Amino acid sequence: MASKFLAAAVRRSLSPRILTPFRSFSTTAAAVAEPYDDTAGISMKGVKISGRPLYLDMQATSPVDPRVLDAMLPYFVSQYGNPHSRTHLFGWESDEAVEVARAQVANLINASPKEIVFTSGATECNNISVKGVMHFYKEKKKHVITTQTEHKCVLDSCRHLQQEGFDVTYLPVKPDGLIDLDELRSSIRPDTGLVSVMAVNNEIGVIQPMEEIGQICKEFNIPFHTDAAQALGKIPVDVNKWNISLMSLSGHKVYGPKGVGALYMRRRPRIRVEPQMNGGGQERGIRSGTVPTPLVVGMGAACELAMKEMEHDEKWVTQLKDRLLNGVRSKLDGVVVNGSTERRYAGNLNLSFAYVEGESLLMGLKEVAVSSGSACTSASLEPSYVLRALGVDEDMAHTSIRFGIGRFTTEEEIDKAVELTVNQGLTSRVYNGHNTKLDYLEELQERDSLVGDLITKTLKQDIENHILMRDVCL
Ligand SMILES: Cc1ncc(COP(=O)(O)O)c(C=O)c1O
Ligand code: FES
Repeated sequence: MASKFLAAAVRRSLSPRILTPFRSFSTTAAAVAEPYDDTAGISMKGVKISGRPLYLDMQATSPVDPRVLDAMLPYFVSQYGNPHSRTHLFGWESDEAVEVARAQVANLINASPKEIVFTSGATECNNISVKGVMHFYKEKKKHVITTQTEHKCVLDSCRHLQQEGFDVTYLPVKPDGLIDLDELRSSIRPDTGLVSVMAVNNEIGVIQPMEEIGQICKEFNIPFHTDAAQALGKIPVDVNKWNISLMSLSGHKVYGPKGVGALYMRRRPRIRVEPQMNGGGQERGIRSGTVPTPLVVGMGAACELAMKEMEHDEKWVTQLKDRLLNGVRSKLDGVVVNGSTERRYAGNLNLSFAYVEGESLLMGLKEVAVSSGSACTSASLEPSYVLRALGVDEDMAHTSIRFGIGRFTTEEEIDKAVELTVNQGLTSRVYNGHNTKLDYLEELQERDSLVGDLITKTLKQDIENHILMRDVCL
């Protein structure tokens, strides 16, 4: 079905002039859209899995909506002009497409198209915002306020500023993951040049009180930057309601392509930044470099779709989240939602499992593509700094799993995830208290009536995976 759609999209977008030489291309695009045959099982990075895992990691990235791809394709193969070429049709048509996309992005956040700068993604936007503002106003302002639970690229930009002599306050968060507004107020100084607080947290999905933070910033006349990579297209975003000066956006979190983002920069009152990239002066000198027309068109199309479908998406995702949470909780006790249950984006369900052995839970869940705050999945071998900031204890942080649900997630996928999580939760729980899983397996074989088929079936494969995984990790 998807492949037919794509093949048709490719065909439609290719002019008859170039269809013949590129005929093989439509076949390639169709093949890419169809997952490869996985019936034989997969072995990657030392881990064997019986088939392609189901994808519940929408905060890491989302698939490109086929309608977005449809919009992008002509700008790869037929309308491929440089949008900055001023002397011919190829340039003009690309430029027009970029401007349409700029308006589509602006519309979704209630901004003017003149306030949108295209970048390579939210990481770049965050770098420009945090370092760019402070560098521009460095004679007068030396202090930044942010939170302990920001994305790494904001935290790293702040650390960089500290090395240059700036001061940074990293606000703690309450156990629900939200900042304390009084604490924000009391940390403001006469030389505070920027407040940077993300809208929706990527790990736990909590939504910060944006309007209230914006009001405080207005009162003290401090620019307010927000990383809204996880908020765009998921919750209503309004730069005026929130009193935003700068906002970071990303294409690939909202069913658009990877490698493109947009930075909102307020014009009245005007916010100024020092550019991070020097060159041809594109994007009003803020971001030199040829604007990648197909990617930008994709981001614009994704925003337009989000504008139309956000309400529907939200209902769908909420329904699936409830199905997942209720399904898991009906069979497992001690399941805790990390972060506020009231102020959160429904598509991010971050759970921890009491009485469960963390490594074993994760290693047994290889058939579901999820993220985890556990130490053994992190490059630093430290549990998630976000969960630590919430005060989640080590054991619970070790068992945390982020289920990321999206527009294309199905009920069948959720049911499968529930089944696998429950089975693995039970398996990992009974293993608790034994030195190794192998010890437990031996004991199990002697008392096979106790936990039944469920465990014996999965345990052997699970042990193999974990041993292999441990070798990769250590
Ligand atoms: C909150 C947040 N900020 C920034 C980023 C980085 O976005 P990009 O991949 O577009 O650079 C991400 C994605 O990982 C994110 O979730
Ligand atoms: S997988 Fe268990 S320590 Fe890495």
